[in-house]
Amino acid sequence: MNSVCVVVLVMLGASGHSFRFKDLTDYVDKHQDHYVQALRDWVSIESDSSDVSKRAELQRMMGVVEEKLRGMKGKVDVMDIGTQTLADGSVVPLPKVVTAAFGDDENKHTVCVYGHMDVQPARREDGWATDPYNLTEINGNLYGRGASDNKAPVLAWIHAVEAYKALNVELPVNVKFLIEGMEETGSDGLNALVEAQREEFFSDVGSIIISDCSWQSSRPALTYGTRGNCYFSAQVEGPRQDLHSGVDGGAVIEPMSDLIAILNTLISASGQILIPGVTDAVANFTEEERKIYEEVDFDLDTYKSTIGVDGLMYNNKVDLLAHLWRFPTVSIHGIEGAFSGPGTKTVIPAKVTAKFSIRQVPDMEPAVVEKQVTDHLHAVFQQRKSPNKLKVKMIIRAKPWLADPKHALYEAGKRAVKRVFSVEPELIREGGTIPIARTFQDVTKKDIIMLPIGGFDDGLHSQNEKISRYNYIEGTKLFIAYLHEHIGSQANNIRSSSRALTGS
Ligand SMILES: CC(C)C[C@H](N)C(=O)NCC(=O)O
Repeated sequence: MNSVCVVVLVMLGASGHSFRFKDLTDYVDKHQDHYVQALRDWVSIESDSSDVSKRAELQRMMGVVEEKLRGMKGKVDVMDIGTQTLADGSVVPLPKVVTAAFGDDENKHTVCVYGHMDVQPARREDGWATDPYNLTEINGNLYGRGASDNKAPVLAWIHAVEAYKALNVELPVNVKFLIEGMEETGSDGLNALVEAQREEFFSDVGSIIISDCSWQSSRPALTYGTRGNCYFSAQVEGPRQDLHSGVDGGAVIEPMSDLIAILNTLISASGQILIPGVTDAVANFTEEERKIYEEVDFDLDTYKSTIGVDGLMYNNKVDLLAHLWRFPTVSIHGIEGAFSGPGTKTVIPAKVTAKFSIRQVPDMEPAVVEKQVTDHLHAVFQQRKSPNKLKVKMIIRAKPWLADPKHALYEAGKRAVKRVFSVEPELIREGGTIPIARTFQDVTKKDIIMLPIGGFDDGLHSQNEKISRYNYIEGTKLFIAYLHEHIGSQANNIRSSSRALTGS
C-alpha cells in the first residue's frame, strides 16, 4: 500500500466515511467550561424520583432535557407514561419520557442512547462536604448528586451529537435518545412504553447504548452485564400508636424486636444468603468467566481504601468480583418508622417497615424470589408467636442483563476506547441494576452495549458523588469516536452477528 492510500484511509476510517476526529475533539476541549456549566445547571435540579414531594422538580428536569434536544433541532417527542400508585393508595403522575431523533437516513444504522434524569436522595446533613445540588469543582472532580449517575453521561452524549452538528460533520449514524425519570426506583411505566413503541420508536433502531455505570479501575471499560434487583418492604405493626418504653416496656412484644429478628435471618455474617432456595437457580460460574475476571485490573487494597473499609468478604480478586457481579446478595437499607434522629427518645415504635433488596443474577426469576422471601419471612415470624402483624411486599422487580462481550458492538467499543485513551478497555460486569436493560433486550430484540464513562470512585448513591472533569470531557470524545467506530463494524454485520446472551 503506498503512502497516499494510507493517508486517505486514515482520513476516511475503515468505513469509508470521512472522520474529522481532531476537529471534533478540539471543539470538545474548547467547550469544556460550557459543558461543566451545563452539568451545574442540571445538577441544581433536585430530580429525586424516590421522594414524591420532589415530583415537580423531576418534571421540570424532564422539561429542561426536552428543551435542550429541541434547541438542537432534534425531532422531539414527549411521551406520557401514566401514573404511579403510592404505598398510601394515592396516585401521582409519572415523569414524562423524552425521546429525540437526529437524522433519519435509511441507509444508515440507527443507535438509541438511553439515559435517566432522576437521582437518589441527597441532603447536606447526610455528610456531604458540599451542597449536593450545587456542582462544585475540587481538584478536577465535579461534586454533586447525579453528576455521574446519570446527568454527565447523558450530557456527554448530547454534546457529542452537538459537536458533529456545530462543525457540520455528517453524523455517521442516525442517533435517537430515550431519556426517562424513574430509573432509580425501578423504571416505573417504562416497560409498557417500550412494549407500545416496539413497532414505532424502536422500529428503525439497530442497537441501544447505555452509559449508566462506571469503570472498575482507572482503566476504561466496557460493561457486558448488570445484576437485577428484587426490592422488598417488610412491615411489622403492633400497638395502635407509639408507646413509652418505661411505662409499657416489658408488657408488649415490640414490632422493632420482631423486625430485627426476621431481618437477621436473611444473610449470614460471611455473606451466605439464608433464605431457602434463593441461590438454587444461580448460573454456574464458568472457566471462561473466571478467565475474564482474572484479566480485570482490580486491586483489593485500592478498593478497600476507596470505600473506606478495613476488611472485605473475600480476599482474592476473582471471588470478590464474582460476588460483586454474578452472585446474588442481600442488603438491608433502612427502617421506616424507627427512631433515627439525634437525642435519646425512649419510644417503642408502633409500626416499623424495613427496606431490603436482593441483587439478582442469571438464572434467578423475580416471581420465584418473591415467593421464597415472603414464605421464609412469614415462617420465621410465625415461630416467634408474636401477636403483631407482618406484611411483606416486593416493590421493585428488575431482571439482570447479560451480553456477549465478543459481539461486534463490543469490538466497536474497543476501537473507540483505543482511539481516545490509547489503551484496550477491560471487559467488566456491573453489580448495580439498570432495570430497563433486560426489557430492551427481550422486547425490542435489539443488541445493547454499555459504554461507561463514570470513574470507579464516583460514589454513586453515596455522599460526595462526583465525576471527574477528565472522565466527563474524555467521555464526550469517546462517544464521538464510538458513533464513528460503530459504522466501522458494518451495520449489517452488527445486525446479523450473535445475539446477546439472555440469562433469565
Ligand atoms: C451502577 C448502577 C448500574 C447505576 C444505576 N443508575 C443505578 O443506580 N441503578 C439502580 C440500582 O440500585 O442499581
